[in-house]
Amino acid sequence: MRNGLPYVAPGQVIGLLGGSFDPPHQGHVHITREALRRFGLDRVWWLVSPGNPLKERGPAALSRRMAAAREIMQHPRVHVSDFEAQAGTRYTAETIVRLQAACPQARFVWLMGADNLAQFHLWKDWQEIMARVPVGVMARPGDRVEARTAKAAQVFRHARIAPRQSRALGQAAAPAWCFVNVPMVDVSSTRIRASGRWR
Ligand SMILES: Nc1ncnc2c1ncn2[C@@H]1O[C@H](COP(=O)(O)OP(=O)(O)OP(=O)(O)O)[C@@H](O)[C@H]1O
Ligand SMILES: O=C(O)c1ccc[n+]([C@@H]2O[C@H](COP(=O)([O-])O)[C@@H](O)[C@H]2O)c1
Repeated sequence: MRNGLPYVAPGQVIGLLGGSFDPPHQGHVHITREALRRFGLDRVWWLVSPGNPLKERGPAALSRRMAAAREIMQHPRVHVSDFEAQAGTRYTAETIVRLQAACPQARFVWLMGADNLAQFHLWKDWQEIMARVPVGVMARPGDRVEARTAKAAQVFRHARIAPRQSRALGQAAAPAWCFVNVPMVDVSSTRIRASGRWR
C-alpha cells in the first residue's frame, strides 16, 4: 500500500468515484455496482473528498464520512480512500496526475453522475482530465437532458462512445467518454441532510 492505496495488478482498470459523500448513500452504492458492470471495470475506488472546490459549504469531518462510506459500501472490488487528503489535493485534475504517478501500471476511468457532467466545464483543467482518463457518466434523476446538452459533452462529442460499447471504455484511449442510462435511484446527500438524519 502506498498513500493507503491497495495493490494494483498491471493493466487493471480502476474506476474513480470522487465525491463529498456527505453523507454516502444508496445512490452511490448503486452507481458503483452499475459502473463495475457497464464500463468493464476491475475495481472502483471511492475518493472521499476533503471538500469540493466549487461548494461553499464545507462537508462533515473526513473521518466521519470515511467511516460512513466504509459501512455502506461493502464490496470485494470496491475500496474507500482518503487519497486526496493524504496527497494534499482537492482538484480532480491534480488528483489524477498524482494517482497516475503513484500507480503507473493502472488504467483509470473517472466516474460521475449526470449532474456533474453538466457542471464539468467549470472544473479546474477539465480538458486535461479528459485528455488523461476516459470518463464514465451515469444517469441521475432529473439530469439527463442537462447532461446531454452540457458544454463538455458538446466540446468532446467526437470522443463519445456509444452506450452499447460501454464495456470498452476502460480500454479506450483518452479522450473518451460514455453516458449510460442505468436504472436510477432517486437519493441525494442534500435530501438526507435536510431530513436531519446526518448531522
Ligand atoms: N442518486 C444518484 N444517481 C447517480 N449519480 C449519483 C447519485 N448520487 C450521487 N451521484 C454521483 O456520485 C458522485 C458523488 O456525489 P455526491 O457525494 O456529491 O452526492 P450527492 O448526493 O450529489 O450530494 P449533494 O446532494 O450534497 O450534492 C457525483 O458524481 C454524483 O453525480
Ligand atoms: O477539480 C475541480 O475543479 C472540481 C470541481 C467540482 C467537483 N470536483 C470533484 O467532483 C467530485 C464530486 O463532487 P461532489 O461534491 O459533487 O460529490 C469530487 O471528487 C470533487 O472533488 C472537482
